[in-house]
Formats: sequence, structure tokens, C-alpha cells
Amino acid sequence: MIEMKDVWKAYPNNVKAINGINFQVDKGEFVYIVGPSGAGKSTFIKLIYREEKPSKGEIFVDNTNIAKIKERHVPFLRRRIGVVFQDFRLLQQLNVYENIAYALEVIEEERDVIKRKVMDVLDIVQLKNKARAFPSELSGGEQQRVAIARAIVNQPEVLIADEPTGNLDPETAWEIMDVLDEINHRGTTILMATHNKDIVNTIKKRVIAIESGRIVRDEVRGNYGYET
Ligand SMILES: Nc1ncnc2c1ncn2[C@@H]1O[C@H](COP(=O)(O)OP(=O)(O)OP(=O)(O)O)[C@@H](O)[C@H]1O
Repeated sequence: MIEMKDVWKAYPNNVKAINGINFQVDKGEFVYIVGPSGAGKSTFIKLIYREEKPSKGEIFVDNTNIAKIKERHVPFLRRRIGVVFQDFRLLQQLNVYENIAYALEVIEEERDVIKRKVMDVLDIVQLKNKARAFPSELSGGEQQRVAIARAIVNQPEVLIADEPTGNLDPETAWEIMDVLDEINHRGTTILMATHNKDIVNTIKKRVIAIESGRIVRDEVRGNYGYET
């Protein structure tokens, strides 16, 4: 479902962030991406949703080589890949319902379809009662759940999470993991970059470790493997 073949990425300032990565993820997998700060995790993730283009190599999402697609086709790719970030990135002037509906309005979905889909994802993240609240009225964990709802409302095949628990206290981080686990059980492939040692060592999943832009470890039910 996702495959990288000999992928390299050098930034314009000549920093070599990814140095020859080969890997494959099957549909329905849940994969943690770990590694020291500056190892290339975010770059790796950005390559998958085409925020960055590789300097060399091929990246397949299903059978599309996304390194090759034209700029005007990128929005179509983004519908197949949901993304969540450490800092939530909600639109402050829109309420919860509107933040999520926005992703459907831009593709001109019908009003009643939008309503059904938004309420369905709010149900999954257990925030139906907060539909009219604004981001500033929510806790960090609630904001992240809205961001997750927004990321999955188009029913993407893949959900990418870059440090989704990075801004949250430990208890709230576990709640976010429950939500991600639920989404994974419904069939969505999940890639999650994280520094959260406790979570990786407790909720066992495949672990890919990146150091200096290379995969140095790929284990089926791995450990975090670093001191925090
Ligand atoms: N837009 C950019 N332009 C130039 N260099 C960059 C850019 N983004 C990242 N880098 C560099 O690429 C390398 C990898 O960075 P990246 O953000 O992928 O690491 P990371 O593993 O996600 O780090 P962290 O865990 O601290 O978030 C670093 O040396 C970083 O300084």
C-alpha cells in the first residue's frame, strides 16, 4: 500500500535528510516511526503526503508513484491520506463542526452528506457534544481529537500522525492512542512518528527506527529503543 524504493532527500541547503530508504507498509498496518531528534522522521512523513518531493527514488501510495504526480493532482492524493500534527492546526475562527466540514465543502460534497459524515467522525472521536465549540474552548486532547476527525472525514486509506501526542499530558496521550487504535481497527493504515517511549513500549506495534536518514531497525512488535 505504501512503498519507498531507494528514496533520497536533500534540502536546498544541502542537508541530506533521507539517505536511501526502502520500505513497505501493507494495508491496515500500524507503524511507529522513531529515532533521535533531527534523524529525518518528519521528512520521511512529508515525503509520503507529498509535502516534500524526493531528490531521488520512487514512492508508491497504492499504485501511484507520488514522486511523479503533477502539482494539480496533489489535492486528490491528500484525500487519500489524512494528516495530524503535534500542534493540531485547527482553524480558530471556525467551530468544531465547521473545522471538519471544511474538508468536505472544498470538494463540494452535499450538505446532508457533510452533516452525516461530520457527525459520524465526531462519534468516533467521542466529541458529538462539542460540535458547536470553538478550538479555544477545548482542551489539548479535545483539539487533537477534532484534528483526527478532520483527517479521517474523507475516509482516507492512510492516516499519518507526526508526534500526535507531543503537546499532551500522559493521560491525554493514552486517550489519543485509543482513538488511533479504533481508527486502525476500522481498516485505516496508520503511520505515527513519535518520541513517546511509554506508548511505543506498551501498545506494541511495528517499529521503524530512523537515524541519519536511514532505517536502522524494523521490528514487527518493537521497542522504542532510546532513552528519552
Ligand atoms: N525545510 C528544510 N530545509 C532544510 N533542512 C531541513 C528542512 N526540514 C528539515 N531539515 C533538516 O533535515 C534533517 C531532518 O529533519 P526532520 O525534521 O526530518 O527530523 P526529525 O527526525 O523529524 O526531528 P524531530 O524529532 O526533532 O522532529 C535535520 O537536519 C533538519 O535540520
